[in-house]
Amino acid sequence: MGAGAAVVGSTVIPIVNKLQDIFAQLGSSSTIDLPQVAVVGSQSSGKSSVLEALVGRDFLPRGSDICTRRPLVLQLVHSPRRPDGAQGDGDEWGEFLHIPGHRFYDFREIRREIQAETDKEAGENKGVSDKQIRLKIFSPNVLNITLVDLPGITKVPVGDQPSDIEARIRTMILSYIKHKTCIILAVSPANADLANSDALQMARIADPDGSRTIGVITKLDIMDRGTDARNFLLGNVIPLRLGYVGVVNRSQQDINMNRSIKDALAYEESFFRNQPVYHGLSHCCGVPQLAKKLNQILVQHIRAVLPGLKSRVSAQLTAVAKELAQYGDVVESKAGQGAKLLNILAKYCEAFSSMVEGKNEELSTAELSGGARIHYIFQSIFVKSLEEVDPCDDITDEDIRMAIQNATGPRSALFVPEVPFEVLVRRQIGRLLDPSLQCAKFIYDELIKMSHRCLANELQQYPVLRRCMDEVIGKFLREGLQPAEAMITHIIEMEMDYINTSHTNFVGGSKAVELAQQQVKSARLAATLAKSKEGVDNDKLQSSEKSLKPRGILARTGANGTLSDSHHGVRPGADAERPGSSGSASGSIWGISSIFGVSEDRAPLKDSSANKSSTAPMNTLEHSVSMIQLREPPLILKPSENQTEQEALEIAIIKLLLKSYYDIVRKNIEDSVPKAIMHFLVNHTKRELHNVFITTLYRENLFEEMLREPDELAMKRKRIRETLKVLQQAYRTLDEIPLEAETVEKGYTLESDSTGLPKIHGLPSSFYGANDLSSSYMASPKNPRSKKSAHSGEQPSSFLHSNPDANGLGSYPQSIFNHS
Ligand SMILES: Nc1nc2c(ncn2[C@@H]2O[C@H](COP(=O)(O)OP(=O)(O)OP(=O)(O)O)[C@@H](O)[C@H]2O)c(=O)[nH]1
Repeated sequence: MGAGAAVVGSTVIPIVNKLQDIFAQLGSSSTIDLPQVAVVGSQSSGKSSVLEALVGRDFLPRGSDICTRRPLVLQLVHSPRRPDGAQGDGDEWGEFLHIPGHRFYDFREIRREIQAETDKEAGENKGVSDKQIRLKIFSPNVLNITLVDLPGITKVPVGDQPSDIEARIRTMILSYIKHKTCIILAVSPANADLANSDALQMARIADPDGSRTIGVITKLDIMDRGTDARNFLLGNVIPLRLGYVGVVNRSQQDINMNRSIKDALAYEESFFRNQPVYHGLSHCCGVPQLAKKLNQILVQHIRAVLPGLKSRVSAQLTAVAKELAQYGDVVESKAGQGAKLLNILAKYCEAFSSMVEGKNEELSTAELSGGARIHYIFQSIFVKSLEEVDPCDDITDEDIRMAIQNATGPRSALFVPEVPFEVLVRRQIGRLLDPSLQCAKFIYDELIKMSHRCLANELQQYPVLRRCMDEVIGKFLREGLQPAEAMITHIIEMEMDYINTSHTNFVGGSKAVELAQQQVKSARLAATLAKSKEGVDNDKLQSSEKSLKPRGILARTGANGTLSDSHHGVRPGADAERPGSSGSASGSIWGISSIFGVSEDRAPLKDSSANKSSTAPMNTLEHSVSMIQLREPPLILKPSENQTEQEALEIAIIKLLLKSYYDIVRKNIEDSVPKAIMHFLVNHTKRELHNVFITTLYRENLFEEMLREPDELAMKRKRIRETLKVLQQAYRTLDEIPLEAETVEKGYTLESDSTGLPKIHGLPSSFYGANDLSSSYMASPKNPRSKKSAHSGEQPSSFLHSNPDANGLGSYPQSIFNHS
């Protein structure tokens, strides 16, 4: 499109294409929103001609009569060249919104369709409609930009035009040019008085400071002989910030003769060359200059969007680089692989220790983790569970009675023996083994869980290594569990093996007896009260209490319930006197033997008592006349059903002793089991894990295998690398763009100021931001900087003056604004 013509924005196409590529690579659907360009002016001023010249193709209806009767929104769409590289009509086509999918390759057809569509909506008799015609032109040679051809301002209604046609058209035009991003091409014919220019007047309304209005003066070729537009072009008549461009379009005759745009441009060029009056005004003469002015604005616009784009690319660059760093580099050399493996193993062990210590960087605030869980298991599960156990809860009074009776053997025991206490307390201590082992198992499980959490992300990359490490640590922890369990078993066995009744915290025999007596007494009292309520004689109870008291606490009743009087009160004294006895009856430390007595002393007594009950009846039997048959002893023998008072007392004593001793053991276990687990399992793992890893996994022949990555990961890394490359390229491109823009300007109106920065004529900073390069163009001529930077020497400084009221548009003749 527009070969040889000054197609609007053509010089910035490569830049914009690059930027669009960057947008595409960023996965963004957004594009650079270039400003819209709208042509305004009075009827037949040459608006369509100007637009056509800028686009470089003939496709708009033009004529001496009213032609543009509906706004034509023309979207130029940059489309890729055909793959065969062939240039030609096939590369460029038009599509109307109202005929979707239909491609117009013949541009004369497009013109005919515009005319037909205009007639359809606005009638054939000069009617005007504000309903848009939307046309897209696809070409590899265009910039993505939107141009708007608007109906011309007309004063006198003709044909089907309503009486308020002028107001309607003005309103329609304003609705387009009021937008701040719209560049206004205010087209005024040179053969009419510029001071009465409708275009400039409309533009002034929409753009009071003239920051986005370019004055276009057409028909320079048909001015009155002896007149010229030099003063207009120089802005001497009506100053305009962005200045004026004078053009010579095709005349009606040229149109009729189908003169090409190329020829028209050549003619325009020769016209200005042959008109001495325009010599020295080359920067504001000709369609190519108008295209350049627009290009400059587009370049400025692009520059304004660059920082935002740059920061987006930079943010994405950082994110992608970070992601790539996570995957690391592929290490090829053995030495590199070895170092990598060592590094991973060390990092893993460090992470494991940190997790146990609670120094993990990613400390959770949502739940307990790592070492805190270990502490919880020890204190809130293990210790708490042990504390809650009542050592007597699974021993019934019957059990105790049975144990006592079994312990005394065939004799009828006189004193409470220590054997049942030891048997029972051992049994209870034995119960502590299971929870202790379970606690070790819990901690083992925790360590396994922690091991899985260590470097979870990093090791995703190396599944083989992860698996091997899991195996090693699993085996190592299992091996660590064994000594921990063995130690725990030992601890419990030690406790069971020696019942240290001399322990300072042990209740002691005498105290236990005392307490038991109180207990039994109060129990009895409670029972008596209950009985008295039921009308039972109190005396009976008193006598029974009397009978109990003198017997002393350690004497046992006979099988028939009577007391073995000869022994009551003897034992404690006797034991206390015995050499080597562990304590005295009154002492706070009172050993079990001293409470219950020792069997040797008791043996003869017991024997005699046993003899009485077993041998005597046999002798009698021999002499009896008739045989008295004994009932067979049952297979399973249980103590007599009724518990005697003495038995109750003994049971109470045993229970007290049990509880007291169990408490001591429990405290030991609560303390030493966690210590054993920490020593043999947790800390051992912390200390030795690294060594174990090195010995088992750090083998040169395994490096390759250990560090093998899954295929998809390699692909992912490749993709990320590519993305990173693209982004880096995009970033460089963005960095280079200002320079390229400079190149774009070169040979046109670009200058450099003392800083070496490029300067573009007539572009106000207000349009694109104050820190834009163009801001210096706004300097007052009084400002020394402006002398260097403003524009080519031919332009008067007032042309670019920053204060329109002082030197710019403020000097518009007021009369032209009276209209509105
Ligand atoms: N000689 C000469 N004729 C021109 C020039 N520009 C436009 N014309 C002629 O002026 C007439 C109007 O031109 P258009 O381009 O249709 O003007 P327009 O402003 O689009 O007209 P409407 O859309 O009808 O308002 C046509 O016959 C053009 O050939 C020029 O620079 N020189």
